[in-house]
Amino acid sequence: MAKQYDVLFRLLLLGDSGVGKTCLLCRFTDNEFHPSHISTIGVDFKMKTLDIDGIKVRIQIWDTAGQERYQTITKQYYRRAQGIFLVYDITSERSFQHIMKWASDVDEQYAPERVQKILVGNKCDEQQKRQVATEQGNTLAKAYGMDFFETSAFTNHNITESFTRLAELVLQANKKDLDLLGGSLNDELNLAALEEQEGLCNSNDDTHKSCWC
Ligand SMILES: Nc1nc2c(ncn2[C@@H]2O[C@H](COP(=O)(O)OP(=O)(O)OP(=O)(O)O)[C@@H](O)[C@H]2O)c(=O)[nH]1
Repeated sequence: MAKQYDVLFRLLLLGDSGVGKTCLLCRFTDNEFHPSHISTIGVDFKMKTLDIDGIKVRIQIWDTAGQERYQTITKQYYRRAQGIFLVYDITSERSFQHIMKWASDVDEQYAPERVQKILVGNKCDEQQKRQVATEQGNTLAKAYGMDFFETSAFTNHNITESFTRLAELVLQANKKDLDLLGGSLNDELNLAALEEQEGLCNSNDDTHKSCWC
């Protein structure tokens, strides 16, 4: 049977509770928007395959709980990610200030040196409630050397763009290894595949796998 993807890697969504991490993921994978806030418990993930420059990139996207009480669980996932979204809500100054905490948590957890990060200011459809100027987001992203996107899971603004950009960055960062192996998977990029095969996260649904490993 033809291989359904060339590389597989893991991205992680981090940020305060309520910034819209689950909604970003649901919009990207299923083109759905849920108006209610049902807090994620622990961690959850969904899969999607992208075509980047002719390479079939299968991404496993981990949605973490923003609530403090799940931090011990969610921190265990930081190290296994090749790409991280740091998400705040443009209508919440507090969630923006907390980005520094999320970023330093990632560094403390020894995320791989090659981990790629991008900054996302979500809910940009809510202009009348805006508390964080676009310029503030830009400045912070620059200070951290990250790309920056303002998104709306509600209107579908910049969703594909931000997910694709992070996938591209991860791909670029691992390109040398991929070239060396003639396009086959290296250990790090193959990690998620192994876990799937081993049934660490059980589900029959291809796009949505709920998991508390
Ligand atoms: N207007 C608007 N509302 C949004 C957007 N994204 C999410 N929301 C709303 O914000 C609330 C929280 O969204 P969630 O995706 O559940 O937030 P979360 O970051 O996953 O929260 P935790 O699981 O608790 O960490 C929900 O009521 C969503 O409908 C957006 O782009 N625009």
